[in-house]
This record gives sequence, C-alpha cells and structure tokens, in this order.
Amino acid sequence: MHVYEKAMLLVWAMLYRNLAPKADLAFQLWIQQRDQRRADHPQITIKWPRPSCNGDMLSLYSLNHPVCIGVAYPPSTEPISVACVLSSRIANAEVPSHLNYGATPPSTLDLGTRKREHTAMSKYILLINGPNLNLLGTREPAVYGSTTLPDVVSAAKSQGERLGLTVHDFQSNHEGAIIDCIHEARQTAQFIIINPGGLTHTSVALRDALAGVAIPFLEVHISNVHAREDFRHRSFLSDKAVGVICGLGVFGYTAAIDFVAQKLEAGNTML
Ligand SMILES: O=C1C[C@@](O)(C(=O)O)C[C@@H](O)[C@@H]1O
Repeated sequence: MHVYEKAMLLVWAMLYRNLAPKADLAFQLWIQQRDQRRADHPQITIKWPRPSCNGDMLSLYSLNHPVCIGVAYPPSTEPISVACVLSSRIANAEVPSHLNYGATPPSTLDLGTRKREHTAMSKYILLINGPNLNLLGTREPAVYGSTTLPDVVSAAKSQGERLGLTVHDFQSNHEGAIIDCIHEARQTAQFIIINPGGLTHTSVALRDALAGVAIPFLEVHISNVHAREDFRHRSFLSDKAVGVICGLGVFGYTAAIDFVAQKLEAGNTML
C-alpha cells in the first residue's frame, strides 16, 4: 500500500469514526501489514471497545471508495482482523452477496453499483437468543426438543437468504450484553426476533431497551409458556411486541422469519 493511500485511509477512518451513524461502536482502527507478499490485500485490525453482536458488519471508506468490508465474529473484545480490499482494486473485488453494510456511508460518496447493492441488501434482521438457549438440544429435551442452537441459527440464516433477508444472530446469557446488542442494532436492524428465555418474565431493562430503540420485534418461545408454571405466564415484552409465537417448538423461528420477510417485503414494519 502506498504511503499516500495509507495516510488517506487513516484520515478517513478518523473522519468515519465521527460521522458514522453507528458511532457508538467507536471502534479504533489501525492497519497492520500482516502479509507483505499480499500488499494489495492487507489486514485491518479492529479493536472493539466492548463485545459486539456476532456478525456485526463493518465497512470503511477511503476517499470515495469503499476499501474494506468485513464481518466481526464472534462477540469479543479481542482485536479481530478482516480482509481488506484496496480502493484501486475495488472494481474487481468479490463481495459475498450475504454481506451487508453495518453503517451507511456519507451520502456524498459515489459508490456506483455498490450503492445499489447496499439498498438491495438492507433487509437486516437480528435474531437474539437469551439465557440458557445455548443449551438447546441437551436442555430439557422433553420441553425444548433436540435441535441445537447452531442448527436453529443456520436454518434461520439460510431461510433468510432465500427470502432476501440478512439474519444476524446473537446469543448471550447476560442481560447487559443483550441490551448492548439491541442498542448497537438501532441504526441497522429493521426487525428483531427475540427469544428472551427467562428474561421474558423478569426484565424491565430488556423491555426498556426494545422500546428505546423502537425496532419492531417478535417474541418467540419454543415451549408453550402458558401451559407451564404461573411465573412463565407473564411477559415484560409481549405488549410491546408486534406478535408473540409460542409452543410451536423451533418451528417458531421459521414462522417468525417468514412473517418478517412478508412484512418487510410489503414495506410494512407495523410500527
Ligand atoms: O428459557 C426459556 C425458554 C423459553 O423462552 C422458550 O423458548 O420456551 C421459555 C422461558 O420461560 C424459559 O425461561
């Protein structure tokens, strides 16, 4: 990479940090020329100040060219590396179709065809699973079945892809991490599908987070919570949700994605 390009990238990265609608991510950037032999594809290391949503999309722009499009895995405060495509090579860059932009670039940028891709790929939905759902498949199989969470997520992503949605997933056993994830999605996600697990019945903070970002959401439960203990009959979220699906097993996620695809297709987010 030429010194000039490197300098412009750094300047733009600093500007971007201030301009980006997702500025709350406040990521810090620096360039590491990890592989000198592939100087046209350097790695950019991105240090996240706090755990990010799994699959958060990142995009950086140098002058008026996108230089880097990547995806952050997994939730981590460790520096991660993403493949970077230099501006001079962007015309030939292969950008996987499932990639989405995590932040909207300034409108003055001339992104040509990429701008259209951005619009076409903008149906971004967030699938959140709360505490203990990482144990799906082994946890109380008589209640929750034998399908694992990775199976649920990968089926949701494939279904989303077929229906023109980019599904990002996040699971945490920690209320605060889920709330951070919801906050971070407020500039990007058009819909949230959430199985809040036990937080359904306890969390005012989760209710406030969902109301605070004003992203329409569906509440999903694998089991029929109304046929179970009394304390599961109350939800702090249901009256804020577009709808509630419960008792359909993991098919509830499939039904939710179908519903969201139809609603977004119709341009109706039901807010
Ligand atoms: O963790 C869960 C899972 C659950 O949300 C469900 O998917 O059926 C139901 C909740 O009551 C429970 O705490």
